[in-house]
Amino acid sequence: MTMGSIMSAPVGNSDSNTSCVTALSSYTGQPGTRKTLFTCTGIYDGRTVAIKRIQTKTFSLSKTIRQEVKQVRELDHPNLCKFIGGCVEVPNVAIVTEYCPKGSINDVLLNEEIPLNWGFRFSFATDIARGMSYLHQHRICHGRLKSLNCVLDDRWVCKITDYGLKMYRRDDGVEPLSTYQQRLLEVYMPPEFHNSNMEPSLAGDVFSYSIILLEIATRSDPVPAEESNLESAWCPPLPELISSKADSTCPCPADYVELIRRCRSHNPAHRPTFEQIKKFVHRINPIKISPVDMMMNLMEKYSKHLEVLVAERTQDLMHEKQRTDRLLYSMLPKQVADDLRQGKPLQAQSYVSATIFFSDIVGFTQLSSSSTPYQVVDFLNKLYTTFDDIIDNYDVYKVETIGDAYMVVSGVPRENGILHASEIASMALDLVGVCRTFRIPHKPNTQLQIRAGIHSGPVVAGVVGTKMPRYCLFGDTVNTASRMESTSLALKIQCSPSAFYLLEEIGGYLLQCRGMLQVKGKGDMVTYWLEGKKTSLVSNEHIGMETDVEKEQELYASIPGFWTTILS
Ligand SMILES: Nc1nc2c(ncn2[C@@H]2O[C@H](COP(=O)(O)OP(=O)(O)OP(=O)(O)O)[C@@H](O)[C@H]2O)c(=O)[nH]1
Ligand SMILES: [Mg+2]
Repeated sequence: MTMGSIMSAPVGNSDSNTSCVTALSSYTGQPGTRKTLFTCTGIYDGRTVAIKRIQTKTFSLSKTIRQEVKQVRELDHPNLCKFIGGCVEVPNVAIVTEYCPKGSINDVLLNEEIPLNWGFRFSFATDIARGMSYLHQHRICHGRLKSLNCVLDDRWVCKITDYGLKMYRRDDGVEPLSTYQQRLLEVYMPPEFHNSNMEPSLAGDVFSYSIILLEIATRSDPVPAEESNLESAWCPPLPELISSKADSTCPCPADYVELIRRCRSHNPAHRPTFEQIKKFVHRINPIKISPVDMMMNLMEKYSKHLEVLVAERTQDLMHEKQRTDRLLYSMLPKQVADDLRQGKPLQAQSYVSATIFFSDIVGFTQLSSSSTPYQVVDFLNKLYTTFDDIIDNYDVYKVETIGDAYMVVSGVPRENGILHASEIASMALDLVGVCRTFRIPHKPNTQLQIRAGIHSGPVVAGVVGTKMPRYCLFGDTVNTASRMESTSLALKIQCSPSAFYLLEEIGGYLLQCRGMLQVKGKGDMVTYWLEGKKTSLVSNEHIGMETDVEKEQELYASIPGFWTTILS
């Protein structure tokens, strides 16, 4: 048994384990109605093949049949189902052909769940015309051309099946036809055959093709359900055909209808050949590419679109992340925020030396009582936004604002030697400086006054709580810094002795001893006013004062506690 030769193999049926069955629509069952029929399949040489059984009780392998087989074996066209072989043993006489898994175009056209644009429809019409043209070139009339004999392979290429082998199939169909089958036969039958037993003709196939064109356009069953005159029921006035049931409009209805009209000519001589049909369809078809290419193009477009979409979304995500990062980093030090995000345990950290700044608005309670809450919020927001902009210029970390109090630290969370004192001092001078020109939005004539204090010392910093975690400073240094502020005066910056010593060590600041001060919880303390910075532009008066201060500093530098007393 070789492929392409007549072979004697048992024909599979739907029950046998060598065959499989494909569900297809066809026309058995209730007379006059269309019913699902299955094609028989089997496995030959490792691939699925379609097996068409010939219902005959006798079969003899005549010379004519051998010639027919020889002829069809030589046919090779992409739009013809390849003949593979046959079985000649009664009762398993069969023809084995290439199997097309997507079923017939009849199944596809009548399945409303399959969307079919005109690209697909023209592709079917073109494929059938090509296959038929090839058959006719080999002088083979199909004789049973119909949508059920046009099957689709896995790439949606339409192939003609059940062609040729006229003698081989001669005894097929001895069983009586159902009403539906009878009516179907009549639908595809050219008018010249109606009252005679003519042999199949080339022009007859063209007529049958016109019915397929109608099915393609209307997606209707060629056999009308009701018992009506076939000719008028199946063939509504042509111009109405295209627009009626077509789910997308034909791009060239007039030409398409014209092609049907010509193929349906009553006079067979007026019908075009398939070679002419091929050219005509190609000319009127605006979508020249195959459905697979069409799908590939669509998929390419789709995947490009997806790529762009993914890039856009990634960018959006990046921006969103940057926004949340900015928000997070404005609430917690970066390192702490990163550790929190990674779920690392957070431990409080102690710092040997840091400088803390506190400021408070003088007369805030009175100001609030004579303003609306919105005015207060607006004012504080404006003031602290101004402050926030200024502190960006220094190596400081804003710890928090509590009502009208503003708290800043330097040397935490990033240590900076003793520079924390000068960073805070310069910043404090800037903040107090800006208050002199700051206008309270709803009280433009009231001078804004803040009180500020700074103190240096050891602190412990850490995050407390899991809900709304906050970075807090702990230790006596915080209390003392706060006392420096609360005992300070309007538009003044009061420094503790420790801050003072550090500033003196760093140099460049104008500091004036305030004198001895009773500090709650601390006892007596000598404090200093931070007046400004020593610059080459300061007045002579100031320079003279600095020089005095410097002289005295040098004198008592070795006795820190002492020299404050002398200055006072
Ligand atoms: N999926 C698939 N179905 C096929 C194939 N060949 C035929 N069929 C379908 O099998 C069913 C039965 O086919 P046939 O026994 O040839 O009957 P028919 O095509 O209606 O009638 P004739 O060809 O005129 O005898 C029809 O629905 C065909 O469309 C194929 O290769 N693949
Ligand atoms: Mg068939």
